[in-house]
Amino acid sequence: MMPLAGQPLLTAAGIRAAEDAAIAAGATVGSVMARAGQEIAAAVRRLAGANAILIVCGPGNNGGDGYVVARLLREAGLDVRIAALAEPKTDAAKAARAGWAGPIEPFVDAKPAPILIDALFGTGLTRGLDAIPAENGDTSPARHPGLEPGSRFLTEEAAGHRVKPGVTNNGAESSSGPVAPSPAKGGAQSDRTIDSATPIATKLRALADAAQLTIAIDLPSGVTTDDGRVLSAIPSYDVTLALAAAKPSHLLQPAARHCGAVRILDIGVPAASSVQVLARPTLPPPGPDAHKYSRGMVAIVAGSMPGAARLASSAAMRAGAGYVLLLGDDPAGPDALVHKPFSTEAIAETRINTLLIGPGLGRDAAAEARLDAALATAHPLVIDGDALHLLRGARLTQLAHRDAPIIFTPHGGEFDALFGASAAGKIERARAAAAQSGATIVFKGADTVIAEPDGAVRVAPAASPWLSTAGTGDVLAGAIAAMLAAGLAPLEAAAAGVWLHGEAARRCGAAFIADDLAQALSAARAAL
Ligand SMILES: NC(=O)C1=CN([C@@H]2O[C@H](COP(=O)(O)OP(=O)(O)OC[C@H]3O[C@@H](n4cnc5c(N)ncnc54)[C@H](O)[C@@H]3O)[C@@H](O)[C@H]2O)[C@@H](O)CC1
Ligand SMILES: Nc1ncnc2c1ncn2[C@@H]1O[C@H](COP(=O)(O)OP(=O)(O)O)[C@@H](O)[C@H]1O
Ligand SMILES: [K+]
Repeated sequence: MMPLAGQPLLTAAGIRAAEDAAIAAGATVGSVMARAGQEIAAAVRRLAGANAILIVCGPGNNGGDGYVVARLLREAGLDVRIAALAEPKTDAAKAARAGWAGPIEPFVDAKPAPILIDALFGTGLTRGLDAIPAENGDTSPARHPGLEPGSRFLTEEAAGHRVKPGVTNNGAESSSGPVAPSPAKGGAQSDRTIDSATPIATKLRALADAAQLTIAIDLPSGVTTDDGRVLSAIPSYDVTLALAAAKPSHLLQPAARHCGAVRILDIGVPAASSVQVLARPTLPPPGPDAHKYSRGMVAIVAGSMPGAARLASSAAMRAGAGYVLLLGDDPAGPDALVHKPFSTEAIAETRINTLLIGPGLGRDAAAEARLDAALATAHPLVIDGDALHLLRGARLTQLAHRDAPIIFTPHGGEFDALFGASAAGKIERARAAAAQSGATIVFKGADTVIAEPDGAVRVAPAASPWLSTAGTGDVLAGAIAAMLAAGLAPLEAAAAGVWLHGEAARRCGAAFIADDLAQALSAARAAL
């Protein structure tokens, strides 16, 4: 089981291409599924102990994985049951199903177990969980010879025949009414029913609520693979076992919050991508030849809200900048902070390695003048907050003519204002914005995405939600400016700044303020 840091992120198409390449190199879908099943079973045995297990299987290869895992765990002596949503459709899943000697319960009738394994859908999910195709509603034994007499799959139509309101959250029956016989466990009467208006996702939530440990194979069923969307009201899992590689939805919100701890399983399908999970940076400490200018000089342009620029200054110093210059009229801040009034001469100082503008800048005429002066310099730039709003239009197009690197650090609102709102995924949007502007984009949020104009992307794993407090973005901008001033390439500088910011937040615990976060950057930097 590999952790996520530094790993490639593959889309559904990317993982299919990787699997095709493995097949071209001699594997088969069946051999890959067999390996996946072994890796999943080994992981489940470590996680589940001796507890009884329910595996819910869908019609595709995700379900196929479930059948393989069930067989291996039962061979290992564990108490395993399977509940199927539909007959296997793929050859590999059919073969895996044929290898399972035990009974198969219809999903609708599945009774909970302490361990729930979700093998309903993975990268092949194309629509919400409750949009089950009508063909699955035909559950006659002739059409589904693998099923015991009386078996049926859950469809809205089928569920409707068994109308019963009142399925509680934990799946317990709360009313009486017509109940179809259960095919499982010797044809005993089903002791619970499902409301026609509360189909698959509700059943899945009930099974998850009743379990002590929930594990999703590859992805929680009901999330998209590529863009973090959640298509149905699904449960949140404790663990998600990603096959071959992590997928964007393991990190992008809102899907990421349903994944729990994500671990990658090596199933013999090599994966590579220019889209990767943020890695812990390598930042060597200063050497014997270091001096304040060699460590990087950051100049920060102050504006109408001086606290924000001070926070950014404090962060830049504590992230490791050798010299931080605050350009404005604010005399406050740490003693180590150098103050100068703003002027076009001061901003053009040649020893400045990176200029940060935006935190607390304001949006008035004075702010516009300061931004134009900053854009007229040849310095590498970090542009945040108010400056991003002022960039709209002609200023944005002019940026393409600058040689020095530029990093934008927009939150969602600033991103929409600059590049337009869109329903597309966050990676796609960040990449398009980087290509359009020529800048490195740090698209902030609980799922921060960093994109380069050449298409390289780093996606940060979930950071502390306690970061949702005023001024933490100013701290991030300061940290990134320090990294750029130290000479890191823009993508690496942005990635290192985001990593230090997340690590500082982790060290701060709960209910911290942005001042504490800036302070904690020293310890985060020292831990590298
Ligand atoms: N790519 C790889 O390298 C490997 C993939 N494997 C597994 O294969 C999975 C992908 O398999 P598939 O491509 O068969 O896809 P899935 O198993 O995710 O499901 C595909 C099937 O479900 C149907 N379907 C999609 N959305 C539905 C919905 N909302 N309601 C009802 N039916 C729906 C599709 O029409 C199709 O029949 C992966 O997630 C993984 O678990 C493993 O077997 C091992 C190797
Ligand atoms: N719920 C959250 N989970 C994780 N990180 C968050 C969350 N909310 C905000 N952040 C992070 O906190 C920072 C907030 O930045 P920003 O919105 O610019 O705030 P401000 O302008 O007040 O400084 C960003 O780095 C963002 O990624
Ligand atoms: K799944």
